[in-house]
Amino acid sequence: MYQLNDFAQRTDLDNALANNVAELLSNALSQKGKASLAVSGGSTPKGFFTALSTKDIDWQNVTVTLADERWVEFESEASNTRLVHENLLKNKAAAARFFHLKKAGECNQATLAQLNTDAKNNLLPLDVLILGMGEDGHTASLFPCSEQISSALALDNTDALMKVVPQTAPNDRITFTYAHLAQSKNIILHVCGAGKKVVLEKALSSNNQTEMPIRAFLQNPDINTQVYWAE
Ligand SMILES: O=C1O[C@H](COP(=O)(O)O)[C@@H](O)[C@H](O)[C@H]1O
Repeated sequence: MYQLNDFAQRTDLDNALANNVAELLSNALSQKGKASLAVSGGSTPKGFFTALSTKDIDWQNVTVTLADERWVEFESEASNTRLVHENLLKNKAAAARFFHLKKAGECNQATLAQLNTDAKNNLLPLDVLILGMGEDGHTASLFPCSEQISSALALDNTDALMKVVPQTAPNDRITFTYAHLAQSKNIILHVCGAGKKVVLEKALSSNNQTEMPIRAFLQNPDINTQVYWAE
């Protein structure tokens, strides 16, 4: 299920979302002395990242990671890791730790096995997950056009992270699987623009998850996805 939080301006959304995420992280820090946050990449979250980076929380005990990453070098314009370093891990948030999904070399079985072990031992379940959504209804790198979509969405997938090769988007990807994203304690979908509202409405109008993977979050009765949308 989901709840829609509608904002007239993107800056209003960025500030409200940053306040909410800071509060959720503070609650986790008070309860267990540490907190984990997975964010998404793409073109949407820059303003939110900057707003969140100024929040006065115990960033030293926060681990930030990505819901998914393109398998590209840090210097690439397409790197979500670079986006997070340039826009979130600055100001007060510069003290946070970062859990890298992209490693040197190929995204092979050995790399994935090590990443899966590290993520399960040190990071999961996530306290806060911020998802984005593409025009095709993909979220994280759960791409409807990929051969891997069934296993990426499978609730019994024991892998936390897997490689995905989209057919209609550039770059091989590494993504957290739905089974592990869905265990996050707080799940937020951040989308902006009239086009994405249409995609959201389409996602709510039917339940085929392999056609639009975002449906797995919006239509799961056990998950309360907070949708943040602004024009
Ligand atoms: O490729 C990706 O796309 C989605 C959506 O990005 P946007 O540019 O339409 O906001 C993003 O959530 C994901 O992290 C990214 O890798």
